[in-house]
Amino acid sequence: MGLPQLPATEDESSALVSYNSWLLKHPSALDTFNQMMSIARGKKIVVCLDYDGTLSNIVDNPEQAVMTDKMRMALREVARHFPTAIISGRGREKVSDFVDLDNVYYAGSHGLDIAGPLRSPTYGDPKHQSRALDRKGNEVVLFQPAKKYLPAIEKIVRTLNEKTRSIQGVMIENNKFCVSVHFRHVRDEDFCTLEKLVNSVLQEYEEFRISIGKKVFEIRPDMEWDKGHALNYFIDTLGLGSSNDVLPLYIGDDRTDEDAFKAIRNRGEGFPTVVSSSPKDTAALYSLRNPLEVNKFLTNLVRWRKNSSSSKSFRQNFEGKTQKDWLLTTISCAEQSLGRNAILGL
Ligand SMILES: O=P(O)(O)OC[C@H]1O[C@H](O[C@H]2O[C@H](CO)[C@@H](O)[C@H](O)[C@H]2O)[C@H](O)[C@@H](O)[C@@H]1O
Repeated sequence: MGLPQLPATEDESSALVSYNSWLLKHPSALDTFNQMMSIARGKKIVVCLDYDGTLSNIVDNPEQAVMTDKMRMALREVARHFPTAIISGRGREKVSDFVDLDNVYYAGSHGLDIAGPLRSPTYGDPKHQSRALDRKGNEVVLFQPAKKYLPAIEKIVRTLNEKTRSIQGVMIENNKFCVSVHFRHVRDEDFCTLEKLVNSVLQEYEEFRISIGKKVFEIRPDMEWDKGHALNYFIDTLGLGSSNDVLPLYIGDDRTDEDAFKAIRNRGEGFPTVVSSSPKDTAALYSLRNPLEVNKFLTNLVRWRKNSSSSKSFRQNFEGKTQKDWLLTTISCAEQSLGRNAILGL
């Protein structure tokens, strides 16, 4: 391992000092992994993840925010061991195309479009629920509490497209139950014009709200349903709504993810984890710097689960056995955690 890089300039060194003091309040989930897992023993971890900036890097073109194969492999493994959902601001189908895994659940439009487990929820109004097939033909239960806003959203998209045509670099993304107005490529001098324009269009739609994310205006129905509600809904439809040993893990990087962090804090237990490489106001308790660290964390989580279940089966199996039994048990536990070929040296 090389020596840590020293800050080159005074600015860099003061940024490092403020980041390190922020880390005291929001410790790295990699550095505190063992402490986190010491409270997870015997509990049910439920994994919820944001997409952009968490599973994929923030890139210039939203259409190209693909996930690496390494992340996909880590995520597939996580979902084999824990119930896992992606809760994104994107349209649900778009995010499911990007992630492209069958063993995770998907929620799009900041939680306003959930394809969840086949169980009746006791959380959220059942009138928003319907059975459907996803694009791969799997039966899912949809929860779509903002359906009545669809005609207005279509109109907003049309109007914004027309009115922003003259501003170079604007990109409008229709995320089905919400709309993103990207300004990453808008010139600084045009930003105020765009902001005024978006506000003026939205003045005619009082039942919508605007928030700002990463170089994007997020427009969505002003209703009491956000990523935090989606997390609670997911836990509920897994049949864990009244269980008091659930530990939700939520990892996210942006403003709307704060709702999920708060929801976990309101529940009283869990791992709200923000992705950020600079200090920021957050309700999260833990932090990771970037998607690379998210990948490491998810890999550690799977390793921890495999080790803890093999040591559990070892403890359960060992009591009262002969030396030969002991050896066979040891091999079988090692097989479970490493895979048979690794034991045979293949
Ligand atoms: O909830 P998320 O999954 O984090 O989605 C939030 C928004 O993410 C996307 O925009 C952001 O990522 C883009 C790709 O890296 C980047 O170009 C853009 O500037 C970011 O704002 C997505 O395009 C939006 O629709 C989501 O609402």
